[in-house]
Amino acid sequence: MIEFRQVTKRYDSDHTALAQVNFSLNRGELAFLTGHSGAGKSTLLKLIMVMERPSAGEVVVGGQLLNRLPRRQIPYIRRHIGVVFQNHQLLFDRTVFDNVAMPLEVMGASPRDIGRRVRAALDKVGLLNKEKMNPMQLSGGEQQRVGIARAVVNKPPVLLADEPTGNLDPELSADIMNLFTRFSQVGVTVLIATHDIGLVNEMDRRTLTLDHGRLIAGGSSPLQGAAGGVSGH
Ligand SMILES: Nc1ncnc2c1ncn2[C@@H]1O[C@H](COP(=O)(O)OP(=O)(O)OP(=O)(O)O)[C@@H](O)[C@H]1O
Repeated sequence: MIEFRQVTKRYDSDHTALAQVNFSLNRGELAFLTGHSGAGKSTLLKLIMVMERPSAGEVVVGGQLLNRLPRRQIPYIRRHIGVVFQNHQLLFDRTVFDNVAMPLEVMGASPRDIGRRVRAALDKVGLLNKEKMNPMQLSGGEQQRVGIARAVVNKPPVLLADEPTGNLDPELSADIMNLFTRFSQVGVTVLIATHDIGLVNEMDRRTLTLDHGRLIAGGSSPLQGAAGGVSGH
């Protein structure tokens, strides 16, 4: 579902944010992405979202090579990728329902469809009874769950999360992780960038570890069948 082949990203000539990264994640796989600050985690997620393009190598999502994807097709690809952020980026002048409905409105879905799908998403995260509330009235954990409902409302095959439990206590973090696990069980490919090593250890899942832009653990090379040690084509 997600494949990186020898991916290098340079923001400027003397600074390499990602170096020859190889890995692939299957449909329904849940994996963590860890590494020190500045290791390249956000850069890797941005390449999947086509917010950045690789300097070398290939990024493939859902069988589609993203490198030379025409600009006009980027919104179409993004619809297939749900994203959850640490600060959940909710709008506080709209209800919970309207926040979750946003991606469907952008796609031009009918009001009836929007109602059905927003309620299905809120039900999945256990917030069906809070649809009329303002996100400001909710706890931090509930706000994060609204962000997750919005990320999955159009049933994307890929779900990316950038520090989704950053502000939450361990119990709430475990709730959020259970949600991600359930999405992966129904076939969603989930990649979670986090600094929270305690959480990663507790979950005991595949973990991609970046160190100064190099993938030092958890990777696999579709070309070589082994991690690391690959020097160019
Ligand atoms: N737009 C940009 N222009 C120039 N350099 C950048 C840009 N974005 C990131 N970088 C650099 O690329 C490297 C990797 O950054 P990135 O944000 O991917 O790391 P990270 O692992 O997500 O860090 P953090 O955990 O602190 O968010 C860093 O050295 C960073 O300064």
